[in-house]
Amino acid sequence: MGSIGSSHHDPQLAASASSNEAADMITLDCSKLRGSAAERREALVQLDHALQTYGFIYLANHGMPEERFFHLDAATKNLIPRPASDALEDHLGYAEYGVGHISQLVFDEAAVEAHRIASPDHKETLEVGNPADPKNRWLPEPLFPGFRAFYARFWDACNEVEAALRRALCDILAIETDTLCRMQSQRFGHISFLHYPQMVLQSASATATAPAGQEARRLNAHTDYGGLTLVFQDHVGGLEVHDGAVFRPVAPKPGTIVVNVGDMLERQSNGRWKSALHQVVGPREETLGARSDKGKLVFDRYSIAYTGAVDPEVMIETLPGCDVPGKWRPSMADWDQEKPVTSYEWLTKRVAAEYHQG
Ligand SMILES: O=C(O)CCC(=O)C(=O)O
Ligand SMILES: [Fe+2]
Repeated sequence: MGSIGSSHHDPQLAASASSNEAADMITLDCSKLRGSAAERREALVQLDHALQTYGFIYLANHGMPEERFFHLDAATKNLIPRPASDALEDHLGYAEYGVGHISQLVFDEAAVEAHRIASPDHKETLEVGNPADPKNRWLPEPLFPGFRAFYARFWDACNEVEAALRRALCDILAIETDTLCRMQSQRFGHISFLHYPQMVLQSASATATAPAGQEARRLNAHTDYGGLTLVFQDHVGGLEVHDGAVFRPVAPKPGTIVVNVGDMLERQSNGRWKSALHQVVGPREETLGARSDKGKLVFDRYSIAYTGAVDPEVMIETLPGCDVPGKWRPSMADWDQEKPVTSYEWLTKRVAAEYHQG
């Protein structure tokens, strides 16, 4: 099991090379969280261990329905225009290919722009928030029948899974079970529907000759901004987690959800749970085996990422039970221990870098 260490937020690591050997991530059987006291205890130990090491875990038997694949379509373009803005309030809606660019803790405008030019993301995204939020830019119902109803169900189901995990985290810390749920009472998170368009299959030799970190990425290396993220990926693969030295595939596992820790939870847990660097790369010949179709344009990839966020006005501070001096250390270079930020301030800072207009 990888242990990503205390300096995992060094922005230099975002340019690390990839290994073809999958990350040895734990799969948590969620039914154990609902099982006997002994089963729940065992599940809590697994969850704690996974989040302390990779900051990533697979969830099985999570109870979510399978009906979740909504495919973004080129037709979505221009149907729900969003302003060219880097304000947090404006990021809901459809971001076409080329709009929005992920980088890791790069906030200087010129540096963000240089990174965007050198290493663009290859994706289009639809972001939808709490279904009750009037700022959502909905797809036109006649063209995407059933989407809003599907979304409301899916949102609730994601919230339920995440709330069960938040309660489990509080039990691990031996603090009041609802502590983390109370901080997310406004359900301020969002869901991204991601489409990574077709791209040329990369071979080992092409990857080997590219300088470290320069292989084509669908989504650049980043940590997530919020609490917990739930990722639903299709069968194509390409998601990778950093293990402290290299990026390793988080291979698709049918029926599971990938869960990872974001910045706010790392900060709240005082570095106990890791907000791990991750990225999405194109399909590789070596990892595709028989499905390999070298040299051709292959494989769109679709994924959905739900991210829970702490209520906007809540300060992101160390939780009770995590203040053991010297035991863990949040390594986020940009957290200022003297001046804690609110959830809103942190999200604003990272979203502004993501939607910076060059
Ligand atoms: O597409 C994926 O598998 C991951 C997406 C992701 O990391 C994100 O949206 O933050
Ligand atoms: Fe992410």
